[in-house]
Amino acid sequence: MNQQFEKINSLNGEIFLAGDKSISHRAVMFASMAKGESIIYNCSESEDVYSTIKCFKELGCEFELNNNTIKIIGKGFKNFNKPQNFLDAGNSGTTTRLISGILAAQNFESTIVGDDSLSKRPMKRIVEPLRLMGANIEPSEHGTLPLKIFPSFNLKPIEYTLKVASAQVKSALLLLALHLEEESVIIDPFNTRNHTEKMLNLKVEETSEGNKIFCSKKNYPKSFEINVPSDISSAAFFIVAALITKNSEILIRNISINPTRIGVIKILKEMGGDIEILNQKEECGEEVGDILVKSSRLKNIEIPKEIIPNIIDEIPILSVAGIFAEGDFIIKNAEELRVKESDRIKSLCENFKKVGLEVIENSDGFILSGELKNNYAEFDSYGDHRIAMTFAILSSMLGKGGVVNGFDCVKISNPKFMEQLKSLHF
Ligand SMILES: O=C(O)C1=C[C@@H](OP(=O)(O)O)[C@@H](O)[C@H](O)C1
Ligand SMILES: C=C(OP(=O)(O)O)C(=O)O
Repeated sequence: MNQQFEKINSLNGEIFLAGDKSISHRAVMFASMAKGESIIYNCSESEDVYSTIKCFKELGCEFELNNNTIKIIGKGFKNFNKPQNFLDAGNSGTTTRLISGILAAQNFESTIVGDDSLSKRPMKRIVEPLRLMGANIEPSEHGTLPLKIFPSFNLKPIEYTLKVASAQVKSALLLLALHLEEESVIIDPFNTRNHTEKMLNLKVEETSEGNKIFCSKKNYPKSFEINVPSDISSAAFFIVAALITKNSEILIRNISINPTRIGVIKILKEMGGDIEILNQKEECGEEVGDILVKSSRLKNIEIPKEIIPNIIDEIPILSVAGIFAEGDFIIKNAEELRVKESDRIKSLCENFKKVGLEVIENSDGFILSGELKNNYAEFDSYGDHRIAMTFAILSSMLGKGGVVNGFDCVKISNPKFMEQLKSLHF
């Protein structure tokens, strides 16, 4: 579907977004692993989280969905049903990598498949360390899906330092560690998102090598109720849109402001963004707050290497803030962007060329300079939800608007994006 956007002059009002996708994936997984009934309030409405739900249905868990409230009857320790079909993770890297750690501990064989995009994404990053724990796991000859997982009779704990800045790899290892009596220690030198650790109440020590995370069977989840805070990664599109349009003021309610996720706010504030976090509180172990954003004059800053894992999903929309800011927008040390739902460095560079910007593409990032020369453009989503929403916002800033081809992929993280955007301008 090709979506047309008209110029937006300003954004005003209040929005409430659905639950954070990363937290929702984990809530569905932990509720499915726990024995008995759990309830998730304000669950993400994303297609990705539905992929996780579909996998756990296939493993015998029961789900009752009522708007964004989900009641789950989980199966308990190593009690999943042997799947009768392939487990289809759809477009979701998080589903694939996290569920692999759980499946590696089961007494049955399973196969994970996914769509064309997911089938190209690298899986050796989980296969290699899971094998060090004794997992019997086989990717395709290209190190991708399908991923076949067989029972293993010699699983063992691990002490392992992450090689890739990936919360998905960290979580895959922790989820397998939950099935072992002896403690595993995973060291994360990159400070990647810590939802798995927080939600499972794992012991974490900050050391000079990184965060040392301890995990064993004693941390296996018990049934729970959780109110998922709203998604900061979805909020980022509206935050940037309000900053770069004149006379704008928006309030986004009850957003997750977990420190491992709010790098985007930190950077936008350093760029001169008028952003305030109000009503800060803790809910279900996660920090939440309302985000108030007003139009601002922005200037580009140097984006430090250490913050890249924290802003990895927000770099596409941050780059739109960057082209409306004084100076060049420069991203480095972000090669991970090449292995997301699309090669996000290439998708961004190709689309930015369409508005006449000067674009330098590097292996680990890109540089944007010059002026917006065109007042209308037709962009491509590359089947990637974050690229689609990024160029929806840029289209809305062009004098004559723009088009985003293949826009329906926004449902992967936020199916209500269009109505939320419309509700903020009239
Ligand atoms: O653990 C998670 O929920 C996620 C981790 C990140 O991926 P990586 O672990 O590949 O960096 C992020 O890009 C993804 O959207 C969600
Ligand atoms: C990279 C993303 O998700 P995943 O890795 O779960 O597909 C994302 O949502 O931007």
